[in-house]
Amino acid sequence: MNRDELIEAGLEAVRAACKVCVRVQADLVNAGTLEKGDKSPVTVADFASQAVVCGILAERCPDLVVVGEEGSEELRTGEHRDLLGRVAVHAGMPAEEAIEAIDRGSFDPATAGDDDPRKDRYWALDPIDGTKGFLRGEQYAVALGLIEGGEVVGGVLGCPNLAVDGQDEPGVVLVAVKGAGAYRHPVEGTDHDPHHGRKIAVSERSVPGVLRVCESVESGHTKQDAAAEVVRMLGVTADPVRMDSQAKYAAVAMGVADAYLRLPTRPGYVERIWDHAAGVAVLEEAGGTVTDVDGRRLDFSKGRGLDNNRGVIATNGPCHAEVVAAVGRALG
Ligand SMILES: Nc1ncnc2c1ncn2[C@@H]1O[C@H](COP(=O)(O)O)[C@@H](OP(=O)(O)O)[C@H]1O
Ligand SMILES: [Mg+2]
Repeated sequence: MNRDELIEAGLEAVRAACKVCVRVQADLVNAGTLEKGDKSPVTVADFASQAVVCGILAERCPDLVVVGEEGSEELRTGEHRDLLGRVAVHAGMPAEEAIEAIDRGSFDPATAGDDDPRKDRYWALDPIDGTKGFLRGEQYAVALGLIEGGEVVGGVLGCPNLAVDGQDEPGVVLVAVKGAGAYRHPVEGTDHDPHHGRKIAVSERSVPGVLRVCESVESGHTKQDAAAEVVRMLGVTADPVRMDSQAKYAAVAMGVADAYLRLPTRPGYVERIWDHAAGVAVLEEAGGTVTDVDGRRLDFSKGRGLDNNRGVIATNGPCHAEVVAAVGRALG
């Protein structure tokens, strides 16, 4: 299959998973679960989303494996055993099938043998990125990246709660194939041709003082005090806008933000490929630039982690060098 066909399958899969997540999040808000502090809905949605994505991909492109965030062990024998029934219901498949689908996402390229052909091309999947945002009823994403020869060559980024100009209801799925631009599609819809959407592009802002910067809501995921210093150095008066998940990549890709800062909170934390692959695909094809805090390209060839990188800086492009320099000064 060529990349267009793969991303078409990916769009169908991510849309289906987004619908599952929207339903579970609505139940969660209605049931008052947020107040009760019950985290099981996100766990159910996470596993159901991975089952749905992997199930559709298994049918459409059986040769490709998935590097997914979840494995079925906890559902089969671990602490989430009691949730399997709900996962199956939301995924719309029998429990055994859900487990099989989820386990299609447990590939680890780093431990596969040198001559294992599955290493050449695979998906990276985060079935619900921004679990904390999902639980708060805020932003989250279903993120699917396509990796070939250790490089991101396409992606599908579903953001069911992201407000989009000109749309009455929130929600968008961004899609990119390397070299062919980035497009936005509605979450609903049956035309999965990646190029049939509306073309998106980053902003052209290059004057540092007017940059719109975004970062994680969670202070454990990014060094917020250092980011505040960065925006001060750039002459920006507004504080960074806080948003969960790869919706931040989407905001920069659609030109409603200019930079996304993810500054390491502690040495040794390795970013996971599924937290970035789809976002990088979409943002780069929308004209943006992504590096780590040292200005190096993200290296997706190391398996499940971005072992060769520290943090992430994603921008519209024109302001990238200045932002990287300011981050360098802020981090010391
Ligand atoms: N110390 C840390 N530094 C950076 N990212 C972290 C982190 N601990 C967890 N994360 C990742 O941050 C992701 C959420 O990012 P954000 O804060 O931008 O919404 C989580 O994904 P999940 O929500 O899929 O678990 C998780 O993988
Ligand atoms: Mg994640």
